Amino acid sequence: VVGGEVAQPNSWPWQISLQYLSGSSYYHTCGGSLIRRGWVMTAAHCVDSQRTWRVVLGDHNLNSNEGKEQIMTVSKVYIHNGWNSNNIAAGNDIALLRLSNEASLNSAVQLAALPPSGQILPNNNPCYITGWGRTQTGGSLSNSLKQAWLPSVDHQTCSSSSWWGSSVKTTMVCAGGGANSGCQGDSGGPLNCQVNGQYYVHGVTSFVSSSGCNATRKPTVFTRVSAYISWMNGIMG
Ligand SMILES: CC(C)C[C@H](NC(=O)C(F)(F)F)C(=O)N[C@@H](C)C(=O)Nc1ccc(C(F)(F)F)cc1
Repeated sequence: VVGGEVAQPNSWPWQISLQYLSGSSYYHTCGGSLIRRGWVMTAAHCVDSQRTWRVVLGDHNLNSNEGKEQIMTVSKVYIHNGWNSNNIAAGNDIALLRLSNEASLNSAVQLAALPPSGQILPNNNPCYITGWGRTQTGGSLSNSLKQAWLPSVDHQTCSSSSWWGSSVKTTMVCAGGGANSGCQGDSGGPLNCQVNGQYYVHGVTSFVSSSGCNATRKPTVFTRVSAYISWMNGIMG
């Protein structure tokens, strides 16, 4: 996350850290959202390689044990059939992870609220992006979870020629476009949007400009969660 601030610990209790095993250590690679006690929603581009994954729930500082973490292994990865790793602009950048055990819900670990199927946010809806991703273009990951104010940008604006043009589809949500943005390592994490006083996860962090995370008129682009509710229900049952 570029800009914004360190979040209050566990104030986004559905946020997870997706980590992969390399040698004898695990490394943060993406974010995700806990959507059922045994299921995590993330980005397809995070898990389209063969690795040993684990999910950390209830985390704040990645490098210290604060006692609220729950570490889960992943028993199965479900990547959307429409995902094409050679064409991120086609969208469908969404995947579900089946956890080996069910999470215990408490003040630090809660389920995300998902929007109703098909719901489209108005322009400039209040939203926050959260994640442990780079804090500057080309910078390092954040040790602590960050949040940044990132209001939604409607499709008409986001797909206009001086913005993202045709790279943005209606199955995506745009947010930001100014000094604040997502950045590498935030992928798969939530765009948390306030609707009628409650936060819902409306986006799965998908891509930013290759010329810089917070490039002007290149808002962070998210998979639109409300376009994939029936796909997810079909898999989770
Ligand atoms: C690994 C990538 C598929 C996704 C990666 N995502 C992120 O960094 C994050 F965290 F914002 F989600 C990204 O945007 N990386 C930058 C460096 C990138 O490649 N951006 C990008 C590439 C192609 C297009 C498109 F669609 F226009 F072809 C748009 C953005």
